[in-house]
Amino acid sequence: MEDLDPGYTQACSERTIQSDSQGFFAEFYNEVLKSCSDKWLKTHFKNMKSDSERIMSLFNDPEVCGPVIGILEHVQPVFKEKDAAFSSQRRIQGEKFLLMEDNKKALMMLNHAVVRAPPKGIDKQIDCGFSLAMAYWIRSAILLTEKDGIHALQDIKLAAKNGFNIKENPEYYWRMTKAYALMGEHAKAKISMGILEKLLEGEKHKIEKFRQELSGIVPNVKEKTVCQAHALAGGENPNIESASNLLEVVESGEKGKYMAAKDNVNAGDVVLMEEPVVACLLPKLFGSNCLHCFTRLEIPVCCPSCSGVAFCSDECMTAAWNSYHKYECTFSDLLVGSGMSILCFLALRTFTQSSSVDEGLATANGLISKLCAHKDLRTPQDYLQRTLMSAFLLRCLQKCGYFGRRTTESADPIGKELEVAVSLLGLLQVLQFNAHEVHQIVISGDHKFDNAKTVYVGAAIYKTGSYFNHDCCPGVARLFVGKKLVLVCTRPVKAGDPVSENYGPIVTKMTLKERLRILRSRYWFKCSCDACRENWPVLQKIDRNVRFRCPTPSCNGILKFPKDIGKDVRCNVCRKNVSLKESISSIIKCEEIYRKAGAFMNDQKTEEAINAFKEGISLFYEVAVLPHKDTLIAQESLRKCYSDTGTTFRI
Ligand SMILES: C[S@@+](CC[C@H](N)C(=O)[O-])C[C@H]1O[C@@H](n2cnc3c(N)ncnc32)[C@H](O)[C@@H]1O
Repeated sequence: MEDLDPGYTQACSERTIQSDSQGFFAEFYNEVLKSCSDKWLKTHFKNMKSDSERIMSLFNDPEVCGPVIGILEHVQPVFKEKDAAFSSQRRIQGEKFLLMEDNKKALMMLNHAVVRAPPKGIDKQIDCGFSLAMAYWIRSAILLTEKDGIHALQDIKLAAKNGFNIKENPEYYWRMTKAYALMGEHAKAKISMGILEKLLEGEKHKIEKFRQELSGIVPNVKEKTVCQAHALAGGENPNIESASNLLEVVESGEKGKYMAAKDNVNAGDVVLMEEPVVACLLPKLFGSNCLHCFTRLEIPVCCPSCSGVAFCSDECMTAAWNSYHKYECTFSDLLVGSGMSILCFLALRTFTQSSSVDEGLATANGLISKLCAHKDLRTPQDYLQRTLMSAFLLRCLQKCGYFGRRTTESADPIGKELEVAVSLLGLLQVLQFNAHEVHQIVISGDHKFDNAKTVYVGAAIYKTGSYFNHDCCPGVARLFVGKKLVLVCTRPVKAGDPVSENYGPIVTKMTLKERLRILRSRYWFKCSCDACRENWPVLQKIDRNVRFRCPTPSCNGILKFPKDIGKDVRCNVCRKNVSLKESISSIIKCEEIYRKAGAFMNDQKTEEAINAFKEGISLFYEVAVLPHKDTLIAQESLRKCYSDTGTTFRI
């Protein structure tokens, strides 16, 4: 397979290791590259047979071990630490804004105060060690004035959890009462009010005042965007986790393993619903999205140890802390500063999120054994870079206590550490071709389709999702419900045909040459989908002529639009004279249905639009074949409609 642009291929590959060229990993790599001879790299290192040999060479081979060990020994925690003085100052500023009734600014200040505050008792010089509890407590007051009961309640509870004294504290129960009342949880509001009244026993005047205020609270229940329920077409496949029973995995020498239709699949069929094995938020979103569930942050909950990340809830914080974040926390700025790609974060997370080293190894090796890595096509430079990154990640794991107390401070792998380094190297190879970008739909205007933007928030690896090959004219739409990947067919697929995703290069927007170059350089294969083999034009250049299927049953003939609609045409495959009248009237009908579907989209009626597009597209495929401009537009519109059934945010 000819590489159309080796320089670009190398650049693409390097970016899957180091995405930020400013990061220090580039220097590390260059330093090691300088220390070894060209001959060593291109003969000795190139001929190494296993990843284990490659890893060990970094620690033992005199050509490289000096700079490798020298640099790895400097690995130490770098992270945004807590700052009680800063937190306290922001809280006081926030209180001032609250008094001035500028809740927006007050909330902004308190969000800073929460994220920067150390946990109870860490800095007793400031706020007597209660900066965090105080920040949550003041923020709950702002949230109550903003009528946000849900977040206010969370803050009240977090204030208590972080040391705020609630015993015999009427204000605590009064805030709980108000928060529940705002949430429309009247029974719970009544219980809190009951406790408050008990605490205020005898103070009739006060109780009466609270009762009056409570009776004036109108519940403010925000309508939550609920993602539509998706269900696998034909039920779950007993042999392929998370996939529809209509699919099967097939294998061919040239295409590897891929998903194909076991039975006919229809437009609208959900073929995959899968939670990721590992998922990571993009580092640039650490301050704006929840580290754990990727949701956009409104009211951040802080990490107990660093100020570099935030969470949407106490549940997400606890889940992250109890698995991966306790290891990654104090190294997060070092990892980001290295410039390493999101794929490297995924490789590291595969281990940090697992409950034991053995579990991490089992997960990693399970992925490595099933997914393609294109080992034979790798250059020694590529291997060296990945091997160095694995050694760096291993060093971070050693230093963050992932292996427990080590008997040595040295960077050389001991015990299970070598196995982990080898698996990290394996992961860095398979992730290059198998990871998915995770996105959300952000709507920044009144119209949910016209004002929708796809925003990439992270990356993830899906066990079954990795088996979908690429097609320049894809048969499925990809959407995310949180981190769950959902694939829905946007056209019918006949039993035996591949059910494919699109890796980026799409026939409607890119020429054949551009697509082939990108696919070869990023995914290391030569595409031979219908659009590539037949060299379809880009959308703007497609003429209006329809290519029909021969109406003779079981004939695969393709017929051009007849010059005279009234006359029969001859099919070169079945050699019969056939009439295309019915096919033409189907296409006219189909175009009418597309127009109706488009009108539903204009009116923001997602479900009606989906049903109409499904009907039109199915009708088209009964009588004709692509490329057809209106059908390609319809498929793209159907994809947009399905995106609207996943995670969307209005801003
Ligand atoms: C996500 S994996 C898909 C599963 C893969 N076929 C396997 O055997 O594991 C991506 C890799 O599959 C191969 N691939 C994907 N689409 C292809 C296609 N249309 N033709 C040939 N190979 C393809 C390429 O090698 C690519 O790097």
